[in-house]
Amino acid sequence: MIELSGVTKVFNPGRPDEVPAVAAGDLRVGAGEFVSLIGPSGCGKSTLLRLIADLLPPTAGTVTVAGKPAAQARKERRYGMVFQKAGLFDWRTVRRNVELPLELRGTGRSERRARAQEMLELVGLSDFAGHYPAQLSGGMQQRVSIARALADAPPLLLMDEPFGALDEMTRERLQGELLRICAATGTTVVFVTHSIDEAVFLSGRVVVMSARPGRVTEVVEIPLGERNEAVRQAPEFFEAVTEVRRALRAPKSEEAPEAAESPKNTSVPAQLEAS
Ligand SMILES: Nc1ncnc2c1ncn2[C@@H]1O[C@H](COP(=O)(O)OP(=O)(O)OP(=O)(O)O)[C@@H](O)[C@H]1O
Repeated sequence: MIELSGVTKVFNPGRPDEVPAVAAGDLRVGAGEFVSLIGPSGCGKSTLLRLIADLLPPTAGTVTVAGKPAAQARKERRYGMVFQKAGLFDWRTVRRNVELPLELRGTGRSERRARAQEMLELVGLSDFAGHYPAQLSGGMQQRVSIARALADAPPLLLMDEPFGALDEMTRERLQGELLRICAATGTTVVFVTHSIDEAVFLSGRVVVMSARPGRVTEVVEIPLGERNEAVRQAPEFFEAVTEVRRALRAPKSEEAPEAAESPKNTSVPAQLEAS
């Protein structure tokens, strides 16, 4: 679904304020995967997501999405994006916010209505279709934002700390809802987060990045199977959290050889392969 090849990003190259933000190298995410990006603040997680979304051009390397150059994938709306702030249009009702990507695509009114209704049911907000964003809580607004991102059925969802501003209970509920929605729609997800627990609960693989310029230092496989609330209390969940924490603190390449032989992880300094 996503293929990054030799990708780097340098902001303001050749200037005194030059920032080498990302040296991600090669990265592959398969269709239907849920992959999280985690790493220290400023390591380039958002930049990497924006490179995939073609919101930024890479300094070197290539990005393909669904087998097409990222720019073409963007034109064809092959992905939806969700940010930390819901970013809804205050003057549009919930329904019309969700309809927006379909309007941009030129979809007819009745089809738009039906699709928006379907998406709002998926996120549990069908009773709020006629409300305005200001009449909703932060968690509800974020669910509208997810419904909007999914409205024209993109095969890929790019999410940048979408639950970062929410309280813990709402966050956990939305995590469960997101997994349910993705399972129902077969959507591939790349998810940026600061939370190890969140990354572990949601993901099949957690991509751990080093401090700037952000490199993929390790990819931790999360062998938790089907997720439900009980998983959060399972010993395997805590083991995986510990594994990701260790990877963040001490990338494998810097460890003693015997410690680097754990079968749980794939140490991939510059390459992330699809499972
Ligand atoms: N438009 C820009 N111009 C110049 N530098 C930038 C720009 N955008 C990001 N950067 C720099 O690139 C680096 C990576 O930023 P990015 O936002 O991708 O990190 P992040 O890992 O998402 O951070 P955080 O976890 O704090 O959100 C930072 O040093 C940032 O200052």
